[in-house]
This record gives sequence, structure tokens and C-alpha cells, in this order.
Amino acid sequence: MASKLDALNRWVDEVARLTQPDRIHWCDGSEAEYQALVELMLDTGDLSELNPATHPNCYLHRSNPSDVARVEHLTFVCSRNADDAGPNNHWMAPEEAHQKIDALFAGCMKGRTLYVIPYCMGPIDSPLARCGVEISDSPYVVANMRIMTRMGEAALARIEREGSFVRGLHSTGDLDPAKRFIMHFPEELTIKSIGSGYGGNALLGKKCHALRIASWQARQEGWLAEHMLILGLESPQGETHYVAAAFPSACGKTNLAMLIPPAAYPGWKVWTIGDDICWMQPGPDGRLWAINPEAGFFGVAPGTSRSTNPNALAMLDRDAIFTNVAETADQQPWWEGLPEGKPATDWQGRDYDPANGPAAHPNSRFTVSAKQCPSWSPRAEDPQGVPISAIIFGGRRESLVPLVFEARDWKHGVLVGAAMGSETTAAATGAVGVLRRDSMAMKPFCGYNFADYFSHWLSLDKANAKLPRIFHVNWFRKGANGKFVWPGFGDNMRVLEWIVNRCKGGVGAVETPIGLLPRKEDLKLAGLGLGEAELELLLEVDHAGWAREYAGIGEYLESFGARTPALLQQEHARVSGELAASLAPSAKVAVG
Ligand SMILES: Nc1nc2c(ncn2[C@@H]2O[C@H](COP(=O)(O)OP(=O)(O)OP(=O)(O)O)[C@@H](O)[C@H]2O)c(=O)[nH]1
Ligand SMILES: O=C([O-])CC(=O)C(=O)O
Ligand SMILES: [Mn+2]
Repeated sequence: MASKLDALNRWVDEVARLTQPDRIHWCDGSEAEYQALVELMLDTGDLSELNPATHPNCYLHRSNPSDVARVEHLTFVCSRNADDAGPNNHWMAPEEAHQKIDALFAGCMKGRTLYVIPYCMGPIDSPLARCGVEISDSPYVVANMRIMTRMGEAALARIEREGSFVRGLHSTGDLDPAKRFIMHFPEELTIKSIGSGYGGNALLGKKCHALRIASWQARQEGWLAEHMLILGLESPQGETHYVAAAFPSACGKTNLAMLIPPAAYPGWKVWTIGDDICWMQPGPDGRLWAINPEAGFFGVAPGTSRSTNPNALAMLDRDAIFTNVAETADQQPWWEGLPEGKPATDWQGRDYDPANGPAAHPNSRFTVSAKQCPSWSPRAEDPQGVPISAIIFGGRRESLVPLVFEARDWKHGVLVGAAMGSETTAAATGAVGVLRRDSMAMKPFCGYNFADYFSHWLSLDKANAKLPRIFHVNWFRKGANGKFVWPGFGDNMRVLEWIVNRCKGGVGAVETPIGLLPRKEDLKLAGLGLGEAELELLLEVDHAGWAREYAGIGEYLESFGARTPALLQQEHARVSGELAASLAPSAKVAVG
């Protein structure tokens, strides 16, 4: 009898013929399988054991030093039509891409095991969840996929029921940057990745499937696949509002998702639903309902401490994999920003010497099951997801951009998201600290033309829709001394409270051309030690600076050509016009 797994079996055979592995292993996702993989990696040196007394079942992986981050210049969207990938993606024709990458896959698994990794993105019984199968020759990838997704038998059973799945083929190849590609074929629901073992390049369920391929599917099917955390904010009265927030890589998603409210907020609680990816769909009630497709966290280690993110630290003392962190003399994991302990060995395994740079790689990471997070929400397993009250955009902006503002309405909010700019970080290879446009924090992850993506966002604004309000935040404003003005981390609660109060209609706001800002009296600032001048800076709207910013945003929107939605252009013209009017000599006094 024909089985819905025939296509999967045929594909595995086909890949095996091309890559010529010594063995094929179908992953069941069991604990025994995980332990066997760990043993294997301890033998090969892919992992080393951390101190079992302080960190039971925790392991350190040191990657090849040339393979420590996502590689955007080697990441391609291979749609049939180049315009469908858009200027926001690198594009290659599908035939050429297949040919190029298949040549690298030929014979690449000789002497290795081919692992078949069935996985489900999202709660296993959720109608919003989607399945995929990754084929990889990396035991490190298998171990990480088991933590990051619902991997193994249950996923395979769902694939057998549904018949459809995203195909991901991965090999570490010879880890040669000159023979490295991450290619996406959205029309074929296929991903091919070779030459890297690093997270975003190799754990194909994450950025490749759950963002690049899923965003393409989401557009066709009327939903959203976004680079967003999801949290629930519960008041002392037991009322919970769910918020999704898009910040670029290494700009604070994991930290905000696990926030612990400061002492000024007795009885408040933040629940974590997700820290990186959010799939949202309009429900019958017109609201957007969201799930986290992932089951674990692949978080940035540096800067994570008991004072900045106690929830993260609490989940990292057992059952975790650390990649490219440093080690103390007694084999505990260490990174910059951790006040306890000191590094003996750096991320490359050398004796620590400050002359060699940071002890932990700036993009060193931990992988851990979400279940270990003390703030993990029971609603994270809800197959229907959670209803979203607010969407927050944000980036790293050392100047100009205020602490928080609200968009006037949905189309203004889409413009605010499209216009987002952020200074680059170590999460991708290349220069750090360079300001670039990163629409909705999706620049590296949108699997299709940004102009069509903006249209898709605008199209959600239907008659019966009850869409979330849209906000923009910036935790990274710097003062004249070069230091961050806003304390950030737990104190971001003060901004979240204002956002939820706005959603409830409980507080007013100050109207400006760029959006609605908090009145000082509506922000709970007691105990922060912020001076009046600092607060002024955080809430300042520099009209001339914003007029220049909007001129840049205009050029950016133009760069997508005729596909740019007219509605977005009109909205841009409206805000630019208001800024210009406010700068006219007669208006200057009124703006102040
Ligand atoms: N100053 C300041 N730094 C922050 C804040 N939140 C996070 N950070 C720092 O920013 C870095 C990245 O934070 P994460 O929360 O890991 O960022 P992320 O968006 O989850 O990053 P990816 O996992 O790469 O997508 C860490 O070094 C944090 O310590 C904040 O509110 N203020
Ligand atoms: O995808 C990765 O490799 C890690 C990550 O979360 C990001 O870079 O946003
Ligand atoms: Mn993160």
C-alpha cells in the first residue's frame, strides 16, 4: 500500500546516493539516542564535558574558528523569478543553485552517518504547526535539533498523516568558507546548506525553515512568520496581555522574553512563550493568535548574568549545550558579563590571554530546552496559541530614536516596522556597529521581496480585524559619556507597563509627527536613578534629525521600485510632511 512516507523514503535514498554515507540513522528523538550521540561526540572531541558537580549533563562545543555566525553573503533565496526574492535577498536561479551545491554534496558523507531528523515546528497537535525533515551528517545538529524542536517519532507520525514537510539537506562538508552555501528553494519547500555547523546555518528548522520558507508560505496562506519573541504580562489582578516583539539578532529578544519585573512591580509576572520566532494567524475573532514554533532557546551567552537575566542563568546549570564559550579552571562555562569565576581557557581552547580578545566568542551561545525556563508559560503548549495585544519593533540606536513610541494606526505601524534601523551585531559575520535598515528585524530572514512583505502586512488590515497596536522601543540610546542611558533588562518592564496601559486605553500620550510618546507622569520611574536630563533625552523627538531619517527611509522604500505599496509611500509622505511643517519657521515655537 502506498504510504504518505513514500516521498520521504525516496528523498532519503536519493540523498544517500548523492552523499554516500556509511550508515543511515532515523532519529527517534529519545533520551537514549541523545545520550548515545553525546557519548559519540565526547569520543570524537566535538564535545567536552563541563563540571558535572556544578553543571550536570552540560557540554561544551568549540566550533571551527571560521564558523561562528550566520553568513548572510552566502545565504540565497532561489526563487524561479529573481524579483520574487527581492533586493533584500541574494538570489540565484534554482537550476544553477542546485547544480552548484549538489556538486559540493557529492560524496560528502563518505565515512559519516546520515541522520534523518523529522521535526515539528510548534506544539505537536497545533493546527498552526508545520513539520520538516532535516538530513544532516552532524551529530551536533541532531542534538541541538532535539532541544530546539519537537523532534523524532511524534513528528514522523504527523508527517505520515499529513504527507507534506519541508526538506532540509545539511552537511558540514569540510567546513571551508569557500565551499559554504545556505540555499532556499521556497517553491520546492527545500533548503540546502553545506560547509557550516553553526546554529542559524545548520539547525535548519530555525531561521531557514521557520522564517525564510515559512514567511513565503505565510504570505500565500494569509498568516505571518516573524522574528519575534512572545511574552505574557500578568497583572496582580491576574489579567494577562500577550505581546510580540521583533528586535534584530543580539538586540534583546531572549532577555525581554524572560524579564523579571523589578521591585516596583509587586505581584506582576512575565511569562515566556518564545524568544526568537513567532507564527501568527488571524483567528475567527479577528485577533492575531500566535505560537512559538520552537521548543528551546539558542541564546547569546555574553551579557547573560544573574543581574541581567536570572531566568536564563537558572536554566543553564543542567542539560545544556554551550557553543564557543570560555571555561574556568574547574570546567564551568564562562563568558564576558558573568561576575562569578574567571576564564582559564578561551573559546578556541587556548590558555586565556586578554591579548587574544574576549574569552568567549561575542556570538557564543547556549542551547537549552524551554521547559527549563522558570518563566516558561503553560500557554506555550496551547495548540491555538495566544492572542496578541501589542507588537513591538526595536533596534540598537545610539542616537535619535526615543525609548518608546506608539504608531497611530496599523498602516503607520507597518511603516515604523519597515523603516526600522539597527546597528549590526556579532550574530552575523561582517562589521559590527554599522547602522542598516532591518525591516521588522527580518532583513536576513524574509524569504521573499520586502515590498511584497510590506503589502502582506498591510493586507491584514481588514474590516473585521482586531489587530494589535504597534510600538517601537530603543533600549540602546547612549549619552555623551558613551554609556547606555536606559538601564534596560528588568527595568524594560516600565515600558511594557505603558504599552499594556495604552492597549487597555488607560493612559493618554503626547502626539508628535513620528508617533505617540508617553507623558512623563505615565511612566513609573521611581527607583531608577534617572536624572531629569536623561529622561528628556530618552523622550526627545528631534524633528530635524527625524526629517533626515525620513529622507533616508524614503530612499530605502524607493529602492524596492514599483512593487513598493502605494499606501506605504503615502504614509511616508504624510509623516515627512508633518515633520517638514513642524520645522517651518512659523511652527517652530509650537513644537518646542
Ligand atoms: N543595554 C542593554 N543590553 C541588553 C538589553 N537586553 C539585552 N541586552 C544585551 O544584548 C545582547 C543580546 O541580547 P539577547 O536577548 O540575547 O538578544 P536576541 O535578540 O535574543 O539575539 P538573537 O538570539 O541573536 O536573536 C546581550 O549581550 C544582552 O546582554 C537591554 O535592555 N539593555
Ligand atoms: O540564527 C542564529 O544563528 C542565531 C540567532 O538566533 C540569530 O542569529 O538570530
Ligand atoms: Mn535570542
